[in-house]
Amino acid sequence: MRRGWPIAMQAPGETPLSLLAIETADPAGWQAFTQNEPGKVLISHGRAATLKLTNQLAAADPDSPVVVAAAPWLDFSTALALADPQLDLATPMKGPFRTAPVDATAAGLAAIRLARIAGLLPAFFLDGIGAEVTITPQAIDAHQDARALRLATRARLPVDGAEQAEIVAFRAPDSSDEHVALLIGQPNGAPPLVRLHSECLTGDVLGSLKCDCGPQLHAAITAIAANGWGILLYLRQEGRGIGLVNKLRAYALQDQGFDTVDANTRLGFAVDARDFGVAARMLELLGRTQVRLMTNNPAKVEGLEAAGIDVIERVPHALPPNPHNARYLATKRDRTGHQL
Ligand SMILES: Nc1nc2c(ncn2[C@@H]2O[C@H](COP(=O)(O)OP(=O)(O)OP(=O)(O)O)[C@@H](O)[C@H]2O)c(=O)[nH]1
Ligand SMILES: [Zn+2]
Repeated sequence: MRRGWPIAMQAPGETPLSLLAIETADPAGWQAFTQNEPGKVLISHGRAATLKLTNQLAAADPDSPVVVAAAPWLDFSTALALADPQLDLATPMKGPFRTAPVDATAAGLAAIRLARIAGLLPAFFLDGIGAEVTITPQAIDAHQDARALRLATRARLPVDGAEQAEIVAFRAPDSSDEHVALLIGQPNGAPPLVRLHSECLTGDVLGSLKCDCGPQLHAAITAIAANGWGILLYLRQEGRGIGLVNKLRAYALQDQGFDTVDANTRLGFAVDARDFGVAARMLELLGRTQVRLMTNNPAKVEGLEAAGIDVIERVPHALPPNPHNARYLATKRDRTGHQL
């Protein structure tokens, strides 16, 4: 998909979908795929709702991906506009478009999921030729299965705020994500104070003021050290799981006035695409299944508990706002249930 090659997706009991990711297609690849016929497009339900294309979907599964029917005016650049919300405000969409829920629902959902894993916009040209690889939803499940994570190596790592620390790295055979845990202080018999930190290149490394990640990261290390011992998990789930490029696309939409929730939806993603099973598996491999969790996000508590970790206490972890992140923090409080 990243190379602009077509793929087939097949779920049990469904006809296969042949797909060409719109973001990485070029006009020549698109023409080869559609054989110069006007093509159909597959987009996520959230993206279709943003484009006001869901009113034709009667009693459809509310999450089912949506097929935009072939039409002479559905050319390459129009398909790109269906995929990419960046131009929604600037260029009114040509149409009209006919839409229907995709017949192969499981394959359609798997395709949207695969686009997210690949860090691409979740939108495809549909029903063309040339796919040489068939992928199944089961293969994606296996790729994402947190049980495949293994402890890879560990080393002493004194850090600013916690000189007595050890870093432990984890990875799974199929994935390039290398998650790490920072073990701070000495176990003292009590359950560890734990922080789940999701990667934020802009906040953690560049000091972005748009979010609270950088200060939360450093305050977590200091708080765990002050507690005597605990664990910081640094999870490679950038942008709440949509990847860096898509997060920056969400930032561009925020520059147009949309908040963090609506920006994700306009792009066609879930508001939070993270899998906290990864964190649970890391804690399990570290032998720590009872924790005190530093978070304001009830979904993190639920996600860990659903994956078998006993969260005996939620410890609030809020930092003072700045003029650039005040709206972001208010959105977390008002729209995603953060206890701030
Ligand atoms: N998609 C998207 N991701 C964002 C945005 N702002 C920050 N992030 C990502 O959100 C994640 C940070 O979330 P966390 O620090 O775990 O915060 P949280 O889920 O709000 O919960 P707590 O901080 O534990 O209360 C990082 O992966 C950031 O890259 C945004 O506007 N859009
Ligand atoms: Zn951040």
